[in-house]
Amino acid sequence: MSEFRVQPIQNFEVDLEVPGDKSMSHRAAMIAGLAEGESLISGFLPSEDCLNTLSAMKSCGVKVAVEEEMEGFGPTRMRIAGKSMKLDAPAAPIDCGNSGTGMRLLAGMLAAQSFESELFGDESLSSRPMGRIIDPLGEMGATIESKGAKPGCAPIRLIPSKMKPIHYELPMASAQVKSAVLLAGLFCEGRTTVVQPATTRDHTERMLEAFGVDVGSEGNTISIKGGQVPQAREFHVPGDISSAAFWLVAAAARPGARLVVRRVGLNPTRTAILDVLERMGATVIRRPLGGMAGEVMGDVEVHGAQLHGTDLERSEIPNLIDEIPVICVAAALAKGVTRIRDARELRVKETDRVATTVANLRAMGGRIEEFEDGMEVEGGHPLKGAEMKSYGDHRIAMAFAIAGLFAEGESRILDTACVNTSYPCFASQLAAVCRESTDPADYCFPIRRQDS
Ligand SMILES: O=C(O)C1=C[C@@H](OP(=O)(O)O)[C@@H](O)[C@H](O)C1
Ligand SMILES: C=C(OP(=O)(O)O)C(=O)O
Repeated sequence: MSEFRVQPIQNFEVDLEVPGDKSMSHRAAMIAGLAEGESLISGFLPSEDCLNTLSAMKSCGVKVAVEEEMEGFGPTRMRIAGKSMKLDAPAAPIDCGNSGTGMRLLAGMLAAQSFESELFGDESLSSRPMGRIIDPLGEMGATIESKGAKPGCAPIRLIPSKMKPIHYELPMASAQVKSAVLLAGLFCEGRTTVVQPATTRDHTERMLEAFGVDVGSEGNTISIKGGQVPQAREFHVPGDISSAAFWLVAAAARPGARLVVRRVGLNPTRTAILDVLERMGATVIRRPLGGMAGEVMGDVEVHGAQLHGTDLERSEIPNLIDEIPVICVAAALAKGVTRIRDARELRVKETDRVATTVANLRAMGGRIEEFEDGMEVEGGHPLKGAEMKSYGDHRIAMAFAIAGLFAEGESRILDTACVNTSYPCFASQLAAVCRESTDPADYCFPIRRQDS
């Protein structure tokens, strides 16, 4: 079983790029697969989650010609021949692996088809709530059966039904639920409207627009008229800011450290981590490189400092939800208290991330109090190296590898294969950080052209 062994480091002077954005890669595979014509997708994230979504689209008849791949992982650049909204029936149940995004967005797309399909996932995904998409899709007329051992959980069977548009007020701030309803709405006659209680990542809206679909967006109300066919195009996926977050914290919390992350996504619904680290005392310089296909990409430079605690704003939570485990690491290294509340969504991720973050931070000697909807970290207590479980959760594995860089003595994080769900090549970049390498070449991930 793979594990990370991390020793404390003294210097951090790193210039790197992270692999493509996970949220955008799922959507690029789906929207290009639905489009009319051939799309060229580059910067695609070849992580297990996104590769499962790509396979799901292939099993619905979408043809993919790979042009480049990340060695040892999978495609980064490919041509996707869209099906003009006419998907084929998959021959077998679709494996969504560990991915909530994959399952929920595919469910939205597949609920509206004239064929039956089934979605399943691993143990973690089979215990995550699917009622949140079964309910609105059911209101639209879909027939979805949960076949899970746990009520309302995967596997889910989608039975062909005539669907109609709805006006839906999301009960929770979830981009996955919003996207599932919007994608289903694309197949309905009439206008589907979703109202979100807070702004969540808006990649679905931006990407549909980039593919020529008219999406109505006014504040937190988003609507889509069914029957529109996305038009193929080129789309470059920028680096994933949620992956960059691990290095952002590694730099921000170390006085004298310097980090440059190149070509990372800077969509404003994803950059709350930068605001938080800045508020905690780090210097964060954003250098936007301009927009492409509705998204924003840029370089980010961070200079580390002695951090101090902060309160996360309620409205910030959806825009940094996946970064909270590593923000807790920053909080433990900061002076004073960091309060993170209104974050009960953490409890229904790959693990209950309130519980797993609290368990690991305490194992390292950190002070953290658990609440039903979040946590409070009292920083400034030295972290000690410890043996910790990943609990099979990629974000927990990576967050505590970063904590290990600041601890006294060696830290071991067990069962780390899960990092491949979102961050192939994390292990090799971590190894370069542990060697205190300042050579950008040591942080590159090898990309190979398919024909060479
Ligand atoms: O739409 C997306 O791509 C995602 C939305 C978030 O989940 P929720 O929609 O459950 O908040 C996030 O945690 C997940 O990693 C990716
Ligand atoms: C919660 C996550 O992903 P998903 O919901 O797609 O499994 C994540 O990547 O942290």
